[in-house]
Amino acid sequence: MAVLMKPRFQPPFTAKAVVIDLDGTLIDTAGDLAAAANRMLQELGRPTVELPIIRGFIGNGVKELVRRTLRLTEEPSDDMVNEAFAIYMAHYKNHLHDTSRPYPGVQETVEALRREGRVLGCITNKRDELTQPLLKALGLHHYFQIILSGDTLPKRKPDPMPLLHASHVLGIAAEDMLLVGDSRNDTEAAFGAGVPVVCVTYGYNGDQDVRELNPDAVIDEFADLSNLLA
Ligand SMILES: O=C(O)COP(=O)(O)O
Ligand SMILES: [Mg+2]
Repeated sequence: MAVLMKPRFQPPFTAKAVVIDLDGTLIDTAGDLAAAANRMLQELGRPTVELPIIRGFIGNGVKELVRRTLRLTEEPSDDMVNEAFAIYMAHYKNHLHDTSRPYPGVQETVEALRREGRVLGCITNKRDELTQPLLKALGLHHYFQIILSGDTLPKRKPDPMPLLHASHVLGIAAEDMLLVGDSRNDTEAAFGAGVPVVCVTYGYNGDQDVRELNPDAVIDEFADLSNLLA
């Protein structure tokens, strides 16, 4: 039986545009996301949880993180999720960067990519009202020519729509782009859009080793990206 294989890409990548995931790839946000989750649980009179548990809930936006956190106690109704989400957001919006910081090497590397004339984008499932102030506060915002959040377009990762939209807006073919991410949402989006994808090993992909996602390359540190580019 013929097996359909996705077209494979290999380093060095052309990477005229480098589009980068936010949570778990650019910025280590787990501490602030977990603090807001615990604040919400306290207000709801529920037991708090350890950071590694919340880490495993990151990647599909804050609302899904809230739903997954509530499920630790019981399957929540939509009304319950909405109520908890409001509590979560009231806290998280004001504590976006208490402890969240860019991962080591991020600042230097994005600067170098810009100097090389590459176009940079940020594609995240985070809501735009969170993405924009967080990137600004940590001094990363101005590096990106395009920023697509989880609620910018009708569909988000793992759908290929944000990548295809970026390709269209930037006028750069999918195969000349590169996505850098930390999770299955990123690899699936890249496969669907025909964009080469590199995974970082330090991010949020639950207990799963990112190598099992079959990315085109894997890096242990963000700065290692430079070695993979043409
Ligand atoms: O879960 C989120 O809020 C977003 O996650 P992402 O930046 O890794 O897409
Ligand atoms: Mg991520």
